[in-house]
Amino acid sequence: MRVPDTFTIAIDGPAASGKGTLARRLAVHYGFHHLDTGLTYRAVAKALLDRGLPLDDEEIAAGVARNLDLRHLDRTVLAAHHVGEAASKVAVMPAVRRALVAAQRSFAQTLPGTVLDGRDIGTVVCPDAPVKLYVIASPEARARRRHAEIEAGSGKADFAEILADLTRRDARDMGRTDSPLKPADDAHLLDTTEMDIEAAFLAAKRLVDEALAKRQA
Ligand SMILES: Nc1ncnc2c1ncn2[C@@H]1O[C@H](COP(=O)(O)OP(=O)(O)O)[C@@H](O)[C@H]1O
Ligand SMILES: Nc1ccn([C@@H]2O[C@H](COP(=O)(O)OP(=O)(O)O)[C@@H](O)[C@H]2O)c(=O)n1
Repeated sequence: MRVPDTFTIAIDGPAASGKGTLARRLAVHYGFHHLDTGLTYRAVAKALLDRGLPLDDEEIAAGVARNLDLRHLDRTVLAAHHVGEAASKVAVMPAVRRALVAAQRSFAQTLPGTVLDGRDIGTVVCPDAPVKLYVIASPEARARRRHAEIEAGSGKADFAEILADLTRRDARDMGRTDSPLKPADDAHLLDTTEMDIEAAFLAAKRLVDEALAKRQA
């Protein structure tokens, strides 16, 4: 069922650009529901890894994707660096994407206010979203952020390895045939390389406020 007055904020961008942080802040600020769609791909990858199943069998992976419950996505368990890497491998498979996109769309279409972040929200999942943000930052800034995040949590991390992993994942996400990572034609570009979290939030809020005002006019 589609709620007549739905409003979706679509946020896309590469790994560690700050889209999740931004999405959570915006959701709290506007009282919207948030879906981190990266967690859905991570959950499929983790289920396969945990069961010792291959990451490149489309039928098996799609079966897992079709049975995924969006209400039970545990960010702490799914955040591990190697799960992100595995997620980008299952994310190239069209049958997996079809199953997950259907669930993500239904989230956006049945709740009045939503924020979704991922790689294809503005282009595929919610192409009619009234406001789309494409968040980027230099690879070095993103690797620094991920490195700091890992060191603050579980322990040691190698900066050069993280930078190499992010670069490889960018290439896989941008180079795949189905729903590659790219800005929607009507997306606002937000480069957070020189912005702290607060500055990025304020820049995004200004764009969302403009879209809300347009909707109400
Ligand atoms: N503008 C920013 N400046 C500095 N650090 C940031 C900024 N935005 C996010 N971070 C930090 O960078 C890390 C990755 O951010 P996250 O929102 O998880 O990125 P993404 O969802 O794009 O992978 C987190 O530790 C977060 O606190
Ligand atoms: N909408 C989405 C979200 C994630 N993904 C895939 O899932 C992987 C993990 O996404 P994520 O958003 O959790 O990754 P981070 O940016 O948090 O590192 C990405 O590298 C993509 O391959 C996707 O293909 N489409």
